[in-house]
Amino acid sequence: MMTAIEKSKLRIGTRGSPLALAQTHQVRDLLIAANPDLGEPGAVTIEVIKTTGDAILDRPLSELGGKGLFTREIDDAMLAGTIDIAVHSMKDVPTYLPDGIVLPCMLEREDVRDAFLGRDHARLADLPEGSVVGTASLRRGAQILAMRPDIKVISFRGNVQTRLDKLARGEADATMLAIAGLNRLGMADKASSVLEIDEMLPAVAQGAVGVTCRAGDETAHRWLAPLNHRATQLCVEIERAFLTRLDGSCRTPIGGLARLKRVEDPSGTVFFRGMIIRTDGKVIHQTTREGLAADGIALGDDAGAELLAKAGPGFFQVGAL
Ligand SMILES: NCc1[nH]cc(CCC(=O)O)c1CC(=O)O
Repeated sequence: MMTAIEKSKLRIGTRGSPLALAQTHQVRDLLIAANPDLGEPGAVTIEVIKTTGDAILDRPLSELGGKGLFTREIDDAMLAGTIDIAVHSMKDVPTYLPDGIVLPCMLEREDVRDAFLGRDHARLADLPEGSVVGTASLRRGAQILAMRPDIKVISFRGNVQTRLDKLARGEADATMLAIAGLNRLGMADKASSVLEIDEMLPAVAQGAVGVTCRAGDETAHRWLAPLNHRATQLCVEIERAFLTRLDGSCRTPIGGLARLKRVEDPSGTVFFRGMIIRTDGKVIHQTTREGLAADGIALGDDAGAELLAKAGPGFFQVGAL
């Protein structure tokens, strides 16, 4: 009796931002819908954990250094046994997970593209010369400068609402955010326009939500299995293989996107596009691949190796943001 009760309890760890909570509520609801043994009231609880990335808001992300700024404290809680699973934006998950933690589940990917949010102008191209764009992302900043070298890119940190407030106060003329985040917050109407993939390549894993658990936790694996979206997992793994080869993070100016030729066929053909860009936007190296999904990891890795060779040493120096 005791063990039966114990086994039907699941503690989910998450950051406390409105976006993190929205994603966690979605995972909780899907878990309960897929697993009748989690249906008892109180069976699933949510534990909010503050990470280093949440705590330090006055410095640009690229200066904080190190990886796992948004995950380390959550991983520690999982290894200590105070939570059982954790919900993450895949974009913020380092390529190497700590020993004992695995990532068996990704939800179906949201829109991968970036949104442009302008105070007085609907599109990047409409901004008057010398306008100021705020972003925390070196990748977005660099791609903006590549298109519009006249624009001044400044550092914009904080959660989605904080950035919208900064924009409203006039700290910048425009900002950019992942559409996925806006959609999950029910704030899609805040976007003035959408940048297409060939104008602005998204970050690796943008728009994907992943769930981690302890490697040996068979109950958690069983509960999570029905939630995994194989096509998303496949594409994100290809992108992460590319990122691993480049030794990059969400804070380096790297873009990468894998897409299946037919989403309903996760064993079919996959297309990949990768890019590294100097922070000032003046040097860009790009590559594309097409291959079988079964060879996806090698494909992503190979694309990374090509760009690494093209860039040469010293390419990824932390820039101005
Ligand atoms: N680095 C912060 C972060 N991590 C995930 C998202 C958005 C949601 C997503 O990409 O899945 C954001 C904010 C943003 O880029 O606008």
